[in-house]
Amino acid sequence: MRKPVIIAVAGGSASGKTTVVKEILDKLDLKDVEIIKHDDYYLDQTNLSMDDRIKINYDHPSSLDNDLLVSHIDGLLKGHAIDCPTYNFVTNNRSAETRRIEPKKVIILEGILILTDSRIRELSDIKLYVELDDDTRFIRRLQRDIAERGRTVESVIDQYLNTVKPMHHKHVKPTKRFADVIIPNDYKHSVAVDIIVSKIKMILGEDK
Ligand SMILES: Nc1ncnc2c1ncn2[C@@H]1O[C@H](COP(=O)(O)OP(=O)(O)O)[C@@H](O)[C@H]1O
Ligand SMILES: O=c1ccn([C@@H]2O[C@H](COP(=O)(O)O)[C@@H](O)[C@H]2O)c(=O)[nH]1
Repeated sequence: MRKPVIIAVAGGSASGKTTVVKEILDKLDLKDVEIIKHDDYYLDQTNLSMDDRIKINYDHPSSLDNDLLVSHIDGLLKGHAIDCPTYNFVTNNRSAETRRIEPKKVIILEGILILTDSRIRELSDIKLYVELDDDTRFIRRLQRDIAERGRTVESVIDQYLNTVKPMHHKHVKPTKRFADVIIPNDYKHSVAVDIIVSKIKMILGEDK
C-alpha cells in the first residue's frame, strides 16, 4: 500500500474543524480514511483531583503528548496499527479505553494546536486552517460545551477569558501561516473543500 496521505486541520476552538472534516469525508471513500483527534492526546491526569484538572491550561501546547502522536503517525506511515488514546471532556482526563487504528490511505489529524509542532507539520502532506471570528467561536463553544461537555455558563466564560482566548492569539492563530489552505467558516467554502478533495485524490493517484 502507498504511504498514507496525512492531512492536518487546525483552527481555533469551535471554528468548525470537525464540521469541515465531515464535509471532506463526505466526498471520500470512508473505508480509506481515519480521523485522529489531537484532543485524544491530552496528557493523562489520573493523578490530579477534579479541582486541579480544571486549572490546567488546555490551550497551551505543553498540555498535549505530541511525542506519542508523532510516534503513532510514524507507525501508521510504516504500515503498523496503533492504539490511539481516547479522551473524556467531562472528566477532563484520558479514558481507560484505547482505539485500534489500522493504517488507511488517508489520515486526518485535527486539533487547535496541531500545527504548532514542526515534526507534525513536516509529516503532513496538506495543512489546513479553519478560520472564524472570536465572537462566533465563543458563542458556538458556549452552546457546545454546555450541551456536550458538562460545563456551566460561568465555567465556559472563565476558561475562555483566562486561557482559551489568550492562548488562541499566542499559539493557535500564528500557525495559520503554515496552512496550505485557509477555510473561512463564516462563508460558503464548498469550493475550498472540492479543491482539497481533488488534491487528496491526486496524491492517491485516483484523479484519472
Ligand atoms: N458553518 C456553520 N454554521 C453554523 N454552525 C456551525 C458551522 N460550523 C460549525 N458549526 C457548529 O459550531 C459548533 C463547533 O463546530 P465544530 O465543527 O465542532 O468546531 P471545532 O471542531 O473547530 O471545535 C458545532 O456545534 C457545530 O455544529
Ligand atoms: O480537558 C479538557 C481538554 C480540552 N479542553 C478544551 O477543548 C478545546 C479544544 O477542543 P475543540 O473541539 O477544538 O474546541 C480547547 O480549547 C480546550 O480549552 C477542555 O476544556 N478540557
